[in-house]
Amino acid sequence: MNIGIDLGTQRRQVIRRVAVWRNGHPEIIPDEEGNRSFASYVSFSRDGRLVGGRAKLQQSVNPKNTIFGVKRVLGHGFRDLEIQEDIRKSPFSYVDIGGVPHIEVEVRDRKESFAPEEIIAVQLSKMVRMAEAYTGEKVHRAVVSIPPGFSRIQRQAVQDACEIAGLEEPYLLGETSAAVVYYGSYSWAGAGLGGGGEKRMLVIDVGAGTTSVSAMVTEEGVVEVVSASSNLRLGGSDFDNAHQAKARSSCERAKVLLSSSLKASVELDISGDVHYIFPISRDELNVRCESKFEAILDQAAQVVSQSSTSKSPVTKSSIQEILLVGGATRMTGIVDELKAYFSETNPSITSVRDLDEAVVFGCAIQAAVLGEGKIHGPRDWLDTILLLDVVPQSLGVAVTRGNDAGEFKTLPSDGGSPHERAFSRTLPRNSTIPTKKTETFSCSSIDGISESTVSIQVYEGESDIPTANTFLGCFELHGIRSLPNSEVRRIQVSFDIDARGRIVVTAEVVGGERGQTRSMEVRVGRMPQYEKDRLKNRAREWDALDRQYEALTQRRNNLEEYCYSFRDGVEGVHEGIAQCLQWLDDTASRSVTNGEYTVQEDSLAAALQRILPPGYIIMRTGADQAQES
Ligand SMILES: Nc1ncnc2c1ncn2[C@@H]1O[C@H](COP(=O)(O)OP(=O)(O)OP(=O)(O)O)[C@@H](O)[C@H]1O
Repeated sequence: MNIGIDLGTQRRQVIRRVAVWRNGHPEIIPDEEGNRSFASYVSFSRDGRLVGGRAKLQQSVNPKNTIFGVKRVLGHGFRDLEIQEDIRKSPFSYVDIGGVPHIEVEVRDRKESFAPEEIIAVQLSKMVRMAEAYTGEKVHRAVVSIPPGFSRIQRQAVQDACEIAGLEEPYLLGETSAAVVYYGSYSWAGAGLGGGGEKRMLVIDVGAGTTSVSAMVTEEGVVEVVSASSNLRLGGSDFDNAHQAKARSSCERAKVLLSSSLKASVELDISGDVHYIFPISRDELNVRCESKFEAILDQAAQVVSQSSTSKSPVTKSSIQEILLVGGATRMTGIVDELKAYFSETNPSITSVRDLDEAVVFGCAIQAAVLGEGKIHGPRDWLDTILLLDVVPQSLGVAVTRGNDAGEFKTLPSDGGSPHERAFSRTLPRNSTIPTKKTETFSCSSIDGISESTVSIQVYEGESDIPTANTFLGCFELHGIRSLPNSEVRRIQVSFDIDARGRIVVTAEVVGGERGQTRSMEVRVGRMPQYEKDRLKNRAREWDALDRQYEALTQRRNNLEEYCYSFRDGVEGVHEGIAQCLQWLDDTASRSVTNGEYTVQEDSLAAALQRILPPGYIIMRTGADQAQES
């Protein structure tokens, strides 16, 4: 079975969703409490680890060891400016291990550090377990959503996290593409995606912490992303902040209410005694959030302008439809701003069905398309979907600044100063993949020398200065001989990217002899295999501990619930119940074994038996759920 996973956002509201294609439609897989999404929290304590909603409940009592929001630092270096604020404000500690931010927590009375990929892997494994428990089938593969503007390193980090979680060959799908797949599944079913002819669309996804915009062309089942960008620092929670920083959850409630009514109030509880209520209207909220709405429009305008270099540009006037995705697009102010901005051409503005779940549904559909085994339900129209993605950031090589040989830029020799280098974009951002692009360079450093070496230094990014971009790898071509008559040697460099985003860079001496071609697969940011294997083993050990710890926690919760239900409902049982509740209180901050729970349950049962009428069944609170550690 293949599943779809929405990794959700990076802020406090962080949620994950998982879905599967069953009986002809995508279906959400609920967590053990029946919730359709779960908090992406992982909490460590002296006894073990909790994941999801139960972990989030630990945050107020165990903030230093309760982790959330790591997707934000995924693929970043410890010193990257973008994540400094996240590191500084985080209630748990980040440490620098080999230049990569790791999370440090206290587990079983000692400090342990975890790579961000490992924390994401914990959540992925939980989703796999949920899916397997729900369907009774084994999960083979997952389609995982990512912001479409994720860089190569960030994509690789998600891929590594999947591998640590035991998910081989994950398929990463842009959130906006996933939403369009879901949109197509009900709006064009039968006729295939874009059955009504070619359509130019803008897809705007405003989630809790990320805003992604993609310009797309769809036709006959083909969904072609023309250009895309993601802002990982703009989303629904910024509207809550713009409105009032101190009462974020109350502000969020008021914001949600104002999407359907004109007035609401924000409640602020200062100290328990001092309680303020601020009335707020929809218009006021929209005014406070105006700069954020403008930022969304700017991002949309940028995506449209970047599409001009594509084969099928999506211009402002050619957009026929704007598809809204993500919970925060329910804010009426966003729609009003879009209507005003596009007033000349008036494209239709549609909200995708199931705004919050459209992305995971799209992933589940794509997972079914990729599935080769048993597919539940009809899939004729599924087979027509073809997704064409783009290169998220420009790819190219370093060249020697101011040393162009005629029409060609010059590749650097192995020596020379990096300051003299410029960045040559062979594959500009938003080139459709799969693709292969070749550029020819000169190699003038061989002048006067019989043999020379050139260095192919591969970068990703938008700066003209190579070192301001991300270094993806480097290789050399040796033994390049000079030609007679001082003719300049030429070297062709090709970038070959397959549909999954795998990049192979090849350099070849034009007319050169054997051995004068070399290739390199870009493996930037990829964790070394030995490290992945180590983390996979550690994940397996933790999985076993998690189950044990979850079962013990469940046993404590059941016992507590049982005591309260009796205390509130039956006369005369106070003593036994009070004794048990006292024991739960006394043991709250220490490890308790299954044996101790059994002793406690037995003494509670004995106490109740003395009071309750004969035949009254004393419930056990889950003794068989936990295995003795
Ligand atoms: N009726 C509503 N009006 C305004 N905002 C809403 C409404 N309902 C939900 N939201 C906001 O939508 C956001 C959550 O949206 P969604 O579930 O799409 O995000 P996500 O997928 O977790 O995040 P991201 O896409 O950033 O990864 C929250 O900020 C929430 O407050």
